[in-house]
Amino acid sequence: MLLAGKRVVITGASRGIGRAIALGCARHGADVMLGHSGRSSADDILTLRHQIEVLGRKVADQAGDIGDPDTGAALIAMAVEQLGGVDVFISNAGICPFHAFLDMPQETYYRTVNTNLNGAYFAVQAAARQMQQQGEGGAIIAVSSISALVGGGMQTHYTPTKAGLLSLMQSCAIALGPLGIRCNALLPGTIETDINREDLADPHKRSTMQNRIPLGRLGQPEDLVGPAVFLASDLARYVTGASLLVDGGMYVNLQ
Ligand SMILES: NC(=O)C1=CN([C@@H]2O[C@H](COP(=O)(O)OP(=O)(O)OC[C@H]3O[C@@H](n4cnc5c(N)ncnc54)[C@H](O)[C@@H]3O)[C@@H](O)[C@H]2O)C=CC1
Ligand SMILES: C[C@H](O)[C@@H]1OC(=O)[C@H](O)[C@@H]1O
Repeated sequence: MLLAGKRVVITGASRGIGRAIALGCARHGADVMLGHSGRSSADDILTLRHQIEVLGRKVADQAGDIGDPDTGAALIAMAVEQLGGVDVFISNAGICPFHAFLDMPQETYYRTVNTNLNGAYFAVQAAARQMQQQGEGGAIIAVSSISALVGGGMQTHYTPTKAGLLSLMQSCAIALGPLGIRCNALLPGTIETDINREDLADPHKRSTMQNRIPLGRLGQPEDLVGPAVFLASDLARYVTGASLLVDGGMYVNLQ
């Protein structure tokens, strides 16, 4: 029970990596506030709430577009109301609408940056303000990506947001260290979720990605649970400003 007594708030909790981490945190003893877009099926959140409740943990949820700069503050306020405070904030919500660079629609670019980076910035700020008020430190984790370190021809709008999140955690580690608030980035590799279901349906693309991974398989959302719980927990009490690749070795595999 690495997170016993901790109150965790996570965005993008309805599906994929966020859902796995939310459940993993509850299994490690945390109460959990689930942020979600409100666009996925109501069943997703209801089922997850039930899974957390049967573990004996408190759970609450709130819908809101994270691209709206006020959504993060509303989520934190709801966590204070429902859970009594915030010890861990995990910025996870994100989109990656694959598109070529030369004809990138402005709408796709701005939606991606607003969702992945701008909304995350203000949510992190809201979480940090609450942790400051509580006066007991805290942990903030941003779900960045291997794409913070390497490019993607169909991801020119996406990779800068992931590099931005990594940089945000580094700067926040400095800004918030004196308050005892640790800030770290998780860098998943290629994890099978809704975000890349269509992309990985192409057998050539799928085998290209898989062949780059020394551990020999694409990642699953559950592969992120251990690293996230570690960074959220007191086991990582002297870890801040760090980034943790969770990619089966993909990044280091040049030849
Ligand atoms: N799947 C992968 O290979 C990788 C994913 N990531 C990152 O992991 C995070 C989670 O993605 P996945 O679980 O893979 O995808 P997913 O599509 O399964 O989940 C994304 C979650 O974000 C939520 N979301 C999307 N737009 C939102 C908005 N405007 N407001 C509120 N919530 C919103 C969705 O409802 C969903 O719960 C993203 O930030 C993504 O960039 C990073 C590296 C690799
Ligand atoms: C959506 C991509 O398949 C996925 O997301 C990332 O951040 C990496 O580029 C992965 O391959």
